[in-house]
Amino acid sequence: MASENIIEVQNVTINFEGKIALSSLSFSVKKGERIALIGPSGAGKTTLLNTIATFIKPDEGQILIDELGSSELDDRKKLSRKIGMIRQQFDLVHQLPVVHNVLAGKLGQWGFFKSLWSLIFPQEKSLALRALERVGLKDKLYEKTANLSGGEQQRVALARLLVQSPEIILADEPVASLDPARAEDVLSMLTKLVIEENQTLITSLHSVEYAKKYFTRIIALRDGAVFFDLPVDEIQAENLASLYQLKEHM
Ligand SMILES: Nc1ncnc2c1ncn2[C@@H]1O[C@H](COP(=O)(O)OP(=O)(O)OP(=O)(O)O)[C@@H](O)[C@H]1O
Repeated sequence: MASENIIEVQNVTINFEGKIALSSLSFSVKKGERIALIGPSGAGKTTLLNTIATFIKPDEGQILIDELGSSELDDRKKLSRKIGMIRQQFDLVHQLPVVHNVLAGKLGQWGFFKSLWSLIFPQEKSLALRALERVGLKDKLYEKTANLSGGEQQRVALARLLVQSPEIILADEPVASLDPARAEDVLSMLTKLVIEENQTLITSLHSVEYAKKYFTRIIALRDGAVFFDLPVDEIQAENLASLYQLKEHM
């Protein structure tokens, strides 16, 4: 019987030059869950997201995506359909018009020549336009990306994800560089799109308030291990106090 878990993290350990970043970490994720990863600085949130994205190979343990191991996800096209990533700095090419950045979502799935050609003559422009419409930026198709505000740039990154249309979205502190109003705007849009597309979302966040408001489950990491893993409506003030307090006393 096929597993109903879209992600399985099984006893994953990561060492950086002898220092343990993730320590025999295990949890599973069901399709459609929206998970906020919280925890003190250095707890391992970014390392975990990069490991799920297959950028880092575990020293021990394994991660299965839809029952596929890392060797089966070596195929760039397959991986691009499964996982999309969004970061704090958005990874946009600022000198290019918005349309190119949005269509970059397809690069993993297009062949080499189509990708190259698209840099000169954007291919499947209507795809980019539809995605920009959904994030409220349809007038910005040919605008130079550098001219957009931080919040608008993050919405371009969301449009790029819509074009990529992966099953899983990993977001590493996607609102850390935005003011509170823009952060809420981006998070509510991200979670709305994820729900509409029936995707699975894992986001690292520093704000517990946003974690509770926009996510279904919170996984708290401390020193590379799961400190608690609870549905948002079961989180108590003591859980949070001990998560951050313990770190301070170390
Ligand atoms: N490339 C690397 N080389 C060496 N050590 C690293 C590397 N990347 C991360 N680490 C270490 O691994 C641990 C986990 O780091 P990570 O960036 O995953 O934490 P984090 O929870 O994302 O922190 P923050 O909230 O500050 O972004 C830290 O002790 C960090 O110093």
